[in-house]
Order: sequence, then structure tokens, then C-alpha cells
Amino acid sequence: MAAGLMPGIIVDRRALRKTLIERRLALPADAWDGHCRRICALLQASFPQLSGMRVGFCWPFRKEPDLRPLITSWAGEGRPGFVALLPVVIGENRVLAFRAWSPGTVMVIDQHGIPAPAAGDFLIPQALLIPVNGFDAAGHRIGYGGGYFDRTLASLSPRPLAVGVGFELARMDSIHPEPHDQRLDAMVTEDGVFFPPPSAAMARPAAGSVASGTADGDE
Ligand SMILES: Nc1nc2c(c(=O)[nH]1)N(C=O)[C@@H](CNc1ccc(C(=O)N[C@@H](CCC(=O)O)C(=O)O)cc1)CN2
Ligand SMILES: Nc1ncnc2c1ncn2[C@@H]1O[C@H](COP(=O)(O)OP(=O)(O)OP(=O)(O)O)[C@@H](O)[C@H]1O
Repeated sequence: MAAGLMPGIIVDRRALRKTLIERRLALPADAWDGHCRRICALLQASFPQLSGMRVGFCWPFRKEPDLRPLITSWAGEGRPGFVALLPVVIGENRVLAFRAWSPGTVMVIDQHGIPAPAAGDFLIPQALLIPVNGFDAAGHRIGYGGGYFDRTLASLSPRPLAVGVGFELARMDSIHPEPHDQRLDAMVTEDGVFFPPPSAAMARPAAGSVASGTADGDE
């Protein structure tokens, strides 16, 4: 396991995040492109309900998966209820807001250097496609350290379906979750769709073994 760490070791999340981002940035362009296509295809096949929902996704930043072809394809289906949303950072230590996005939307670069819709109503997502810098089989993720998605998922009721998107190079034995870490409902990589075990006991192993996720047999 590439970035696996021994249980009991205190993890420096900042250093880990940097290593994981660098690993992703080192992906050759053709591999990145293939992985993105595969992730889009898996999402389309495995989560058909999303094409009728308000779906938050992220603008590809630092070689995160590019989901725009999938979003465009879902928009093209024309199902009522479908709206693609992008996150808007309204302040540090705040939840994310979301605005509708389509290819013509006017964008601004936010405080983190990421394009976001410049104007429009804030809409509540019913599902979130969440990029990961790191993830583990229990469905925990590491992002950029702002805590934005954790805060957002903790605040929304009903909680949106949370689907992680990332590459196998981000897989770890355990990210050593902290109490605020929100678990993903599913994780999609170029290798498949993984569903973390539902049990909270398995999600936070006290010591030793780490629960492993279950592939859905898509391959
Ligand atoms: N594409 C994309 N957009 C997104 C997110 C995301 O994960 N991906 N976010 C998800 O929340 C929000 C932005 N969150 C971010 C938080 C911090 C940094 C950042 O650059 N942090 C610094 C310092 C990190 C540290 O202190 O360790 C850095 O990485 O250099 C970037 C984005 C909203 N938009
Ligand atoms: N529900 C919450 N309420 C208050 N603070 C929170 C909440 N969730 C996360 N935080 C704070 O946010 C900070 C960053 O958390 P963490 O390192 O897990 O970020 P991350 O998951 O990598 O970032 P992101 O969710 O933006 O991708 C932590 O200091 C944590 O205390």
C-alpha cells in the first residue's frame, strides 16, 4: 500500500497531504486522462440517480479528476432536477456554499486559486462528488486541510450523498481519522467503485487492523 502507515503513528497531515499532492501531480498526462475517463464512466454507470439531482462537483485543481465531461453528459440527458453545482468559499472555517455551473458560467478565481461561479443563488446539493488527496478503505478522506467538506457534510440535513473521487495513488491503509472527519458513502477511482463498511466500529479501528472496503464488482 503506497502511502500506508503503521497504526499508532501520529500522522503529520500537512506532510502527508504534500506527499499525496506531489504524487498526483507527477501522473503522466496520458495516464491522468485515462483515469479521468474511467472515473467518469464508473460514476455514470454506478450512480444513474445523480443525473436527476443537484450535484456538487469540483473544478479540477492540481490534477484532480476532471468530471466536466460527465457533468456535460448528465446535463445533455435533460432530466428534470439536474443542476451541476460548484463550491464557493464564503470564508475560512465556514461551510461551503454552492452555485449552479454550466459551460457558459462566468467564473472568478477564489482565495485558494480555484475558479468558482461569480454570481447566482446559493443552492443546496443533494449529492457531492468530492475530490480526495488521500482516502482509506473505511471511507475517510484527506483534502486540502480547510475542513470545508467535513463542515459542509456535518451541517446539511438531509446529508447529501458523499462520493469521493480520486486515483488509486491516493489510497492508504488508514488516514488516521480525527473526530470531525466525515466518512464518504462511496469512493470511485480508476479501478472501481468502493463502498466502505457501514459499521462505525469498523470505521474507527481502535488498534491494529484496518477495515477494508468492498468493491462492487464493476471490473
Ligand atoms: N477543486 C477543488 N475545489 C475546491 C475544493 C477542493 O478540494 N478541490 N475545496 C475543498 O475543500 C474547497 C477549497 N479548499 C481548499 C483549501 C485549501 C487549499 C490550499 O491551497 N491550502 C494550502 C495550505 C494547506 C495547509 O495548510 O496544509 C496548500 O495546499 O498549499 C486549497 C483549497 C472548495 N473548492
Ligand atoms: N464540523 C466541523 N466543525 C468545526 N471544525 C471542523 C469541522 N470539520 C473540520 N473542521 C476543522 O477543519 C480543519 C481541517 O480539517 P481536515 O484536516 O480534516 O481538512 P480536510 O478534510 O483535509 O479539508 P477539506 O474538507 O477542506 O478538503 C481541522 O482543524 C478541523 O478542526
